[in-house]
Amino acid sequence: MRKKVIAGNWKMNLTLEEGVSLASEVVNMAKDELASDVTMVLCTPAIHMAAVSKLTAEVASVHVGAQNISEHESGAYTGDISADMALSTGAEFVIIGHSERREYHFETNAQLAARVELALAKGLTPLFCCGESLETREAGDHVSFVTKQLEESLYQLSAEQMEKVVIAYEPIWAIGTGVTASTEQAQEMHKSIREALASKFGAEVAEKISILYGGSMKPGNAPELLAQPDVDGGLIGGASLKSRDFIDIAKSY
Ligand SMILES: O=C(CO)COP(=O)(O)O
Repeated sequence: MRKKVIAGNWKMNLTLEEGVSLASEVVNMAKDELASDVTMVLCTPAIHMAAVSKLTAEVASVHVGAQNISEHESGAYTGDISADMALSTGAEFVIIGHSERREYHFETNAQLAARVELALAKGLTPLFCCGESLETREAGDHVSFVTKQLEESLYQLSAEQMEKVVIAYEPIWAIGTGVTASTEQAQEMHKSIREALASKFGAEVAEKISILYGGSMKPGNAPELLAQPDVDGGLIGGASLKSRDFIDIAKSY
């Protein structure tokens, strides 16, 4: 049985006070309403992680994640945060390779490969993001594009390491646009990702890996997306900033 993961990416939103207030609402609702087999992750801004971790410690199903880490262990990298720093706040997950970071910070697949390895070595679970632009999809190259992202950032891992990675497929054209991938588009890509992982790491490993969908997921469209055989959860931006919507998505399994 694959882990069901509903992760919220708060991006660069909310002051510390607002973040703590949202996290405490999510924790209280999760305690009352959430099935124990759903893993929720709050990927907060770095400065919120310690305070939010104190709240999530109250409930086994809610965890904290970072939105990025450096591929360096420590040193003169102004503005970056290390895996050890993230861990020291109580974070257990880390988003790696979000399309916004690839675009605005020019992160490369090779750099992301190093981050995934470091995260695993330190005991953080990577939420590895992949996904194509509208142009790539319209050219019909979406599957080969995403497969290349996986090849260049994950194929150096051992099967044992790979089993610990969570993948998030986020088509760039669906992020923050209100346009969601259709259930067929999502399932097609998730199945292709699983097949690629099976041919590299073996079917048994691929079957264990949770592949999340991200891109305008909301309570209204979550049930049909999450019902797809290869969609094992969601990475949610806008709707994760509203406790009711975020919990309702997690409840729609
Ligand atoms: O980028 C996303 C999550 O990482 C998705 O954002 P939206 O849910 O706002 O489209």
